[in-house]
Amino acid sequence: MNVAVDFRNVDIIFGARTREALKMLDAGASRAEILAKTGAVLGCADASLTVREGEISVLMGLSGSGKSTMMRAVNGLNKVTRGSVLVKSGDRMVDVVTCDAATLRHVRQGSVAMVFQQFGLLPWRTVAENVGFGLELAGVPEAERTRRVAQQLKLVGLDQWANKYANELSGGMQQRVGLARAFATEAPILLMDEPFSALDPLIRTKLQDELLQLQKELKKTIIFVSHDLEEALKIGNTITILESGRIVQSGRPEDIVLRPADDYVREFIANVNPLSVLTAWHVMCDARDLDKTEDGWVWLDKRRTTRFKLDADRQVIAAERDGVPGAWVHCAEAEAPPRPGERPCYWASPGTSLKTVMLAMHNADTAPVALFDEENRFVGSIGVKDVLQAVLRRQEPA
Ligand SMILES: Nc1ncnc2c1ncn2[C@@H]1O[C@H](COP(=O)(O)OP(=O)(O)OP(=O)(O)O)[C@@H](O)[C@H]1O
Repeated sequence: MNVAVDFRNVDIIFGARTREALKMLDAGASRAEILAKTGAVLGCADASLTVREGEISVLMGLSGSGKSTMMRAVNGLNKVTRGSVLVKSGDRMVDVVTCDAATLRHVRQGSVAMVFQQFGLLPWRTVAENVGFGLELAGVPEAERTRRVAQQLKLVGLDQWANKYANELSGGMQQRVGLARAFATEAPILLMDEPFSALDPLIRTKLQDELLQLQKELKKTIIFVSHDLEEALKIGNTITILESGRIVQSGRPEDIVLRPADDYVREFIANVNPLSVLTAWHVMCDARDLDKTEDGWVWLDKRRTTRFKLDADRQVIAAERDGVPGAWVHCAEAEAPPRPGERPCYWASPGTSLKTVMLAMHNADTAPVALFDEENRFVGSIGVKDVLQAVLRRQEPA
């Protein structure tokens, strides 16, 4: 996938004495020390992050950790003190830190749109006029504007509200207008600064779902600021966690949940339900690490209840459970009790949710679950211990 935004060693310092502050930063001073000595606030320190086209990249952290500061560097709303921020504009990468004003304007008008927490709508304008506002500023002719506005309002389900005033709408609807306004610019990169946090939880969940649905079609590159890990895990393809202006961890949602980098991240994930993030793939024991016998059998579990014989292409040619031929049952169908005398062998695909795997284990006297890829090749096995380790986030002692 191509790169849409590339932050390279970005430092952002607010205040007058930036040179002195940078010197202190390089000497390892903390944000508090820099503030005390120079009066300058360290917004972002040595941040490097690559955001790929079409992904939702979430910036997470406590209040004041620097999420908005980092995001606002993408469209030049925050001045970068040192480092570069490369943004894809047309078919080239523009460094918005060093480019001239005309180029930055071009990036803002054509490549990057923003959605704000407080919607940022103009109350004296109608919904349609709000959605078309950015286009108007960019000098898009009226007929073209009308067409694009109508299309975007339909997309967010507000076509019947086009002529109402923005303040006649509920919070959730106003944020849909905010989304439509950003989409209408047709900018491929969207910056979303806690767009749903002013909304009540039900509306918030609904808009998250709608955004994910829209994203399937629109395939924008989205940088999304949130302080809510559940939200980040739900919508992010990648999550970057910031603390006091520094990136402490960046990775896929499951990396964050399974391998938190430090206590700060651990605290964030403490109350997250791992079942909402993990799949069979994340907890399996790789087929290559399973016990094998000399006559070509592979044991799926330490208790040795289930074993497979594989051909050279890792296809199963024989399966036994408790010493008798096993009957294949997909995890999702494990609710039905086995027929008398039948010994089921449970199986799943890498993307099967951990919850489904656990339900199967529960219904199956904790038998192991076998994982197969799309070509029916055996890739690994999940035992009860693997599930418990993942859920409790404990590693087996070495
Ligand atoms: N324009 C500014 N001038 C001075 N300091 C600023 C400015 N913008 C941000 N800061 C400071 O930079 C630090 C990071 O702020 P930022 O708004 O990026 O945090 P955040 O993680 O987005 O927090 P929140 O979740 O509260 O919005 C804070 O200490 C803040 O006070």
